[in-house]
Amino acid sequence: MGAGSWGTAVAKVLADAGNDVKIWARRSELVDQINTHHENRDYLAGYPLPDTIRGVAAVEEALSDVDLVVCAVPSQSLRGNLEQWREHLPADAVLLSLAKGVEISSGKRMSEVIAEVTEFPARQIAVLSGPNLAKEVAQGQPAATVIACVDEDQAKRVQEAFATGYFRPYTNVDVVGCEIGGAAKNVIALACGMASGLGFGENTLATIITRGLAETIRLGASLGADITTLAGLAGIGDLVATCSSPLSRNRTFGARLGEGATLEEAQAATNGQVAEGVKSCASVLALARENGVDMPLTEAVNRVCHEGMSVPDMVASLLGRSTKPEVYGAAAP
Ligand SMILES: NC(=O)c1ccc[n+]([C@@H]2O[C@H](COP(=O)([O-])OP(=O)(O)OC[C@H]3O[C@@H](n4cnc5c(N)ncnc54)[C@H](O)[C@@H]3O)[C@@H](O)[C@H]2O)c1
Ligand SMILES: O=P(O)(O)OC[C@H](O)CO
Repeated sequence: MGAGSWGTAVAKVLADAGNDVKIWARRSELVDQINTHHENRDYLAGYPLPDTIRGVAAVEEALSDVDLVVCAVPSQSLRGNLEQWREHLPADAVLLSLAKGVEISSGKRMSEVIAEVTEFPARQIAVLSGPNLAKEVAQGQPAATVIACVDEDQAKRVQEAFATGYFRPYTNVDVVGCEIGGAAKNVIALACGMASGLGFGENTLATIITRGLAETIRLGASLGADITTLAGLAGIGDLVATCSSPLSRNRTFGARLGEGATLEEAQAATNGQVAEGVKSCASVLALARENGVDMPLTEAVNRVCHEGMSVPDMVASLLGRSTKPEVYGAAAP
């Protein structure tokens, strides 16, 4: 449900793994493109799709007779979409979230939004998160991911549906850890982009990644995540991929800001692609404050994205903080 770059790449993985796949897109031109040219030229141009994937414009048709519903719209639009899909969802389907963000209006993770809107039980709600840049996956480059569900058997069933020769899913029962890792790394990737846009090198990037992981672990721990999840694919794995790759929309967005673009200019350059961290920096920060967790990098990114601070001033404010011991525990900022 959603034909952006990741929804489309995931549809390809599922088709390559031998599943019957329908992909719902809002615009009928995109549906026609997928059915006629077997390509999504708007979001994943140049990557041929298996001709078994069927593009569908009607929600009712997309959701009829399916056992896995992959929710592939951006975080802030998931609730609105689910409200329209709800009446058509098969009662025994598994709902799998791909989105990496925290809802601004509620501070909820995507699995919480799904539970609230659909009233499906937790054992029918799963999330997929890991170092998965859509274009690399669509090329069939080797990659791994995590499929998390509180019901381990259910996670294993979804895992089987996704396993192909190039895409290797692992299971986890720590839904909170996977979702916090996915949402927080987008914010840290914005900070890495800003540093690289300013011309800083690998020492700075490694520092941001490492201290970004420290604040993600603090937030995850305060919300009940297993911190070892954040040492895995959905934590450090995704953080490294997103913070290092020029394919990352979040990193690229941050780099434009670091090079001196305004927020509006950086937004205009995205070509309709989502950089989730720009919105989620505010909701992740709110979640941190509610739980008494200090997240200085997230706070700094939020100041640039929502309070008008310049990137050089942000760097000065971060480096001007008092000196600290390097402790990863929940209390150490
Ligand atoms: N692209 C990736 O490499 C990648 C990888 C892993 C996870 N994700 C996550 O997947 C989610 C979806 O991202 P994407 O990269 O597929 O999107 P995208 O940026 O490629 O495009 C956004 C898609 O969402 C659609 N959309 C926007 N607003 C909508 C709305 N209100 N209702 C319905 N559809 C709407 C757009 O039409 C488009 O199809 C995000 O949370 C992202 O963080 C992306
Ligand atoms: O392009 P980004 O920054 O949205 O990142 C894409 C994926 O989440 C990487 O795992």
